[in-house]
Amino acid sequence: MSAKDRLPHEKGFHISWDQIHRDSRALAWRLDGQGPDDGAWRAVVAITRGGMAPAMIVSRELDIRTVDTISVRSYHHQAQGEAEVLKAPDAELMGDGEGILIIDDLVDSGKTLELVRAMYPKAHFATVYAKPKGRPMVDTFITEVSQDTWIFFPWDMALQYVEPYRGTD
Ligand SMILES: O=P(O)(O)OC[C@H]1O[C@H](OP(=O)(O)OP(=O)(O)O)[C@H](O)[C@@H]1O
Ligand code: HPA
Ligand SMILES: [Mg+2]
Repeated sequence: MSAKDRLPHEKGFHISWDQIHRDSRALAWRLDGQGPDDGAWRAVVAITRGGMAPAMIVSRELDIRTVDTISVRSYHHQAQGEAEVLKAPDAELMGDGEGILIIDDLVDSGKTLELVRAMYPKAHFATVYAKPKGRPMVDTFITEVSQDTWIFFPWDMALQYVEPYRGTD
């Protein structure tokens, strides 16, 4: 199967480690001082697995030491199924979500955030990237891409040889 066969989306947006680091830092700076308690956030919660690297960078930038995870699975490869919670964060920490910063790598259809929002309605939802359909579900994001773009994250990619533009003999 060629790479093209595996990619039904028209456009690919390939993100390097450097780029996700810069964009996650930009997200952290935007969120700084925006918490409900004198601007402070009580905790960072990563939506695993994609939210873990951005959440680590945000918690480092904002010096937040309390970090938890919620595991939501909604995609099998590039096909979306029903979103389900596989692991919830600490209930006592979370409450109704007030003062909690919930981080994911991106919002696409918005299904994942819709599910998590229903659980923690007062939390603040932040993603690094957003597609138009999911935008209403996210409070803060850095970069928007079109709905027909598939975002490739660095943890899903590897450096590899490509043929020269003019080909070889
Ligand atoms: O807005 P949505 O349409 O719900 O899509 C966005 C979600 O999909 C991806 O996660 P996925 O469920 O593939 O799991 P992963 O983070 O473990 O890769 C991505 O990391 C977001 O969490
Ligand atoms: O564009 C995407 N890229 C990676 N994972 C995703 N999960 C939903 N949409 C995407
Ligand atoms: Mg995810």
